[in-house]
Amino acid sequence: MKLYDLVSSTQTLHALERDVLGDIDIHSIDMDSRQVERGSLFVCLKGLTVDGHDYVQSAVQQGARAVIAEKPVDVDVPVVLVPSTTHALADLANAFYGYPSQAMNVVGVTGTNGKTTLTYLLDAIFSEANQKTAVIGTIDMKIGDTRYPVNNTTPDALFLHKNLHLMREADVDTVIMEVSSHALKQGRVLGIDFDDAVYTNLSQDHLDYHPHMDDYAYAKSLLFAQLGQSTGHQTKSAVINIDDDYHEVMMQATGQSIVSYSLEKPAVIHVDDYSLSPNGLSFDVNTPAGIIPITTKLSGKFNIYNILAAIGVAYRHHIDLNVIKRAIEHLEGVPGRFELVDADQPFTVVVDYAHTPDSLMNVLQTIDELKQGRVITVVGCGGDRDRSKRPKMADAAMTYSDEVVFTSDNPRTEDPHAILADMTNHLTETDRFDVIESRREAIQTAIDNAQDRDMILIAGKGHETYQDVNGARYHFDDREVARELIQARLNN
Ligand SMILES: CC(=O)N[C@H]1[C@@H](OP(=O)(O)OP(=O)(O)OC[C@H]2O[C@@H](n3ccc(=O)[nH]c3=O)[C@H](O)[C@@H]2O)O[C@H](CO)[C@@H](O)[C@@H]1O[C@H](C)C(=O)N[C@@H](C)C(=O)N[C@H](CCC(=O)O)C(=O)O
Ligand SMILES: Nc1ncnc2c1ncn2[C@@H]1O[C@H](COP(=O)(O)OP(=O)(O)OP(=O)(O)O)[C@@H](O)[C@H]1O
Ligand SMILES: N[C@H](CCC[C@H](N)C(=O)O)C(=O)O
Ligand SMILES: [Mg+2]
Repeated sequence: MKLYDLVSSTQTLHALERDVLGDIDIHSIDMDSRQVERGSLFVCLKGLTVDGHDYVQSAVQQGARAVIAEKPVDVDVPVVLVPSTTHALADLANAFYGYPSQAMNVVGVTGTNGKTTLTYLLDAIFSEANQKTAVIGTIDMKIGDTRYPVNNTTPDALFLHKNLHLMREADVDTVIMEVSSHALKQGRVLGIDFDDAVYTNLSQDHLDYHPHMDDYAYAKSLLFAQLGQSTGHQTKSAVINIDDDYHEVMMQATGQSIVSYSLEKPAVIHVDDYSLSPNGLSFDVNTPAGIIPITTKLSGKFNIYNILAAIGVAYRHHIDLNVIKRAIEHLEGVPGRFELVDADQPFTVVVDYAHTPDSLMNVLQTIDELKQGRVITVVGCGGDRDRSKRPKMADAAMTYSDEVVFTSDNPRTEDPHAILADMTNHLTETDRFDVIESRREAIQTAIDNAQDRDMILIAGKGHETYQDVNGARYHFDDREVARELIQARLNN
């Protein structure tokens, strides 16, 4: 493709003159000098760690034919200067791949907790409605039945437009994606034509990255501001949890129609009453199209919210109520979210991805309602992340557990003992908790101490199959370790 034609077809760079761009053929777009292919257009991005402008020579040596930059760089290929390479990258990638998101139904899900769970619910519903689906999120990317690994919950703009193109080629009808606040602030989803934007909730997380909660909320609201911007169509919807304190920030960001959902107030999608049992939940969902009686294997009041959000989107797309009901009832669960490890032991072991104060409290409140014996919690906090959530997570664990084993999560570049000190320094009830840095030994202690009918919660890593220590990833899976240690105890 000629660079001039590519640039002409973008939404923001199209005014550039042909003589500025020359007669250059472009075969790909790259943002990482280490991945540049011959004939590519290299876009210099200023990152949080390094500045892509510093890698421009290496990109050109590897075969980049032109460069998009924010400041002059010394190379002997054409350089186009733009005010924001972040915006330019998204715009160019979107144009290069032919605006793929406009050809499909794209649902974006944002909020602190519940995004992955909601993508699984929506995938089940749209699939049950005979649509071909794709999902991008924390666990992986799925196109039809094929799964691919991802580095981020919401990958960069280049990855996204490229893969949206592959999804369109694969005849995908509906794409369901998690949209993180990092992605929104870093412009990773710019140019995506979302049809629905869903808001789950906001509670403390990522205050290492966002200076305060209002910045975090503002970042989330960008998804709603983006709704309908690409095409200007008034057929988009914001599906919003109006029980959440920040819901108005999201509502005010969009001019599109709102589908509200609630457990506490009058809303388009609402539930008046529910029952919680060891086998899941049952409740009636009121929608303008009728009532949907739901029974589900998902546990916890918070999952009612996730289901209401999913129904909000499905209702908006006129999916048959029986189809919605069937899909939700058939969903067995989400990997690493309230996942039971059952090796016929006389106590219960739950692995859950709760890694924020709010999610940990929610999952422990659920356990509190279901428990038949004592509660033992194994939990840690990730390194290089929000330090101020550490004592709060420890408090949540102590409030709802009889015994807590504080341990490592992903220490990353931090000293695990320092993370554990941040969690536990303020705690006084020393007879109710242990600090055991090795996660395996911590799980072992919980399993050794469990009595009949007790419940063990292993929180924080859910589906993760590694531990990140100083940039090296070692295989570690809470579910595997728990199963192995339970079996060892049963065989002794
Ligand atoms: C803190 C953060 O968000 N970092 C993200 C950011 O990386 P960065 O700014 O450090 O990038 P950088 O290394 O400085 O590189 C800048 C530019 O130079 C280029 N470069 C770099 C080196 C080189 O040799 N050559 C070169 O060209 C890079 O390709 C890039 O274009 O941009 C990258 C590309 O989009 C992301 O992969 C990366 O996510 C890292 C891995 C990360 O851990 N992010 C987490 C915090 C995150 O984003 N999490 C959210 C989920 C959060 C949640 O809701 O729970 C997510 O969406 O995953
Ligand atoms: N709607 C909800 N409200 C509060 N907590 C929830 C909700 N849904 C799930 N949780 C809790 O949060 C944990 C993470 O859930 P999930 O993975 O669905 O969220 P997420 O938003 O995708 O998280 P991440 O930002 O890490 O990708 C679950 O294991 C559960 O403990
Ligand atoms: N998306 C979240 C996941 C945290 C999971 C937890 N296991 C940790 O490593 O802190 C983050 O990157 O902050
Ligand atoms: Mg997620």
